Amino acid sequence: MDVGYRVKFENKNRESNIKKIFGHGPTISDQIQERTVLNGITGMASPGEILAILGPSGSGKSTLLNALAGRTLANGFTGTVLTNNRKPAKQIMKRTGFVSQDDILYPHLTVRETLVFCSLLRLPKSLSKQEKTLVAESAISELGLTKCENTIIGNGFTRGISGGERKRVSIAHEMLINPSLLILDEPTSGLDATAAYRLVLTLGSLAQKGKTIVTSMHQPSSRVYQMFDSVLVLSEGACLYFGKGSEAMAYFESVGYSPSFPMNPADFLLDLANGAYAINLLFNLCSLISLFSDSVELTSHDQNPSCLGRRNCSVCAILETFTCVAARARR
Ligand SMILES: Nc1ncnc2c1ncn2[C@@H]1O[C@H](COP(=O)(O)OP(=O)(O)OP(=O)(O)O)[C@@H](O)[C@H]1O
Repeated sequence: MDVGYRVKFENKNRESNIKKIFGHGPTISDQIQERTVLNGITGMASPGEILAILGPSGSGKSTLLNALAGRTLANGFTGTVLTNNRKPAKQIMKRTGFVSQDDILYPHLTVRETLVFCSLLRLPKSLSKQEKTLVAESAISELGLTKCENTIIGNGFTRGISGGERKRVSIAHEMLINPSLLILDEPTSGLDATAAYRLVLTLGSLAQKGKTIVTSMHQPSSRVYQMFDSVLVLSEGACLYFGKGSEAMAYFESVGYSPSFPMNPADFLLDLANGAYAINLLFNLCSLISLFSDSVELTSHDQNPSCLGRRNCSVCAILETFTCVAARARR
């Protein structure tokens, strides 16, 4: 609820640093700048659902996910993260899995060795070695890794499992602790459309087992998009839309934004978040003005006594268009 994040950072400007050396530049306090990374974000994710956080690069997706997971100790966060029984989320942090953008895995271990090793480290001491191995094995089959369980992870120098399988290993690694909330930061980045779809299908099956899935995504395809239960669109740290994924297009159409041809809703939402449609709207407004400007003289309000202000003359038509566009822009 109302999650905000402001950071103070030093403006490391080369020119001002040189000036500082010669004693003519701004003081250090002058160079401290403040920036709002997240501004009043409110949303909700429920068990059995996938909540997707969409937005352009730098819109604050990772920052929001880190705030939800309680992974950042930095000052500057405001707002509250509550569980479904309205308890502060700190109480369930132990049951939260976080899959970061950059997975860190041992390149020389096989998939099975990685997960068994991690289960020995991460699972409670009360479990026997055999029980921990069983948990690792069930994570392997749950994430569809059986085929490659004896292949090494690999890295840039040694060929190993594929990019999609790597992501699955990272998710399986988090599934070991049986999280109730699974947070993923761009799990499909670097994957082709089919591999991304398969991964989101797997996330869907985890959601069906009662997990709450919150994931950020850069550019989901339309068939991936239709698997999201709810969507939160971020634009420069502010929430542009939060609601059902299936209702986003209807909502934006109702406020005057709709694509000129059928397109992937995710692409359309990203264009909106990037401000492309605001520019289009402005462009259309300018075209309208230029279209009407010639005829204003010909049928002005005064010369058209029958006009009752209902677009019967071009002055009223322009005014009405302006009022309508302004109202849409305000909304
Ligand atoms: N501690 C910080 N100091 C300065 N700037 C920050 C800090 N944390 C985040 N930012 C800025 O906030 C913005 C949002 O960052 P964030 O990583 O959340 O974006 P993102 O939407 O996840 O981007 P991407 O899709 O590229 O990963 C960025 O412009 C980043 O530079």
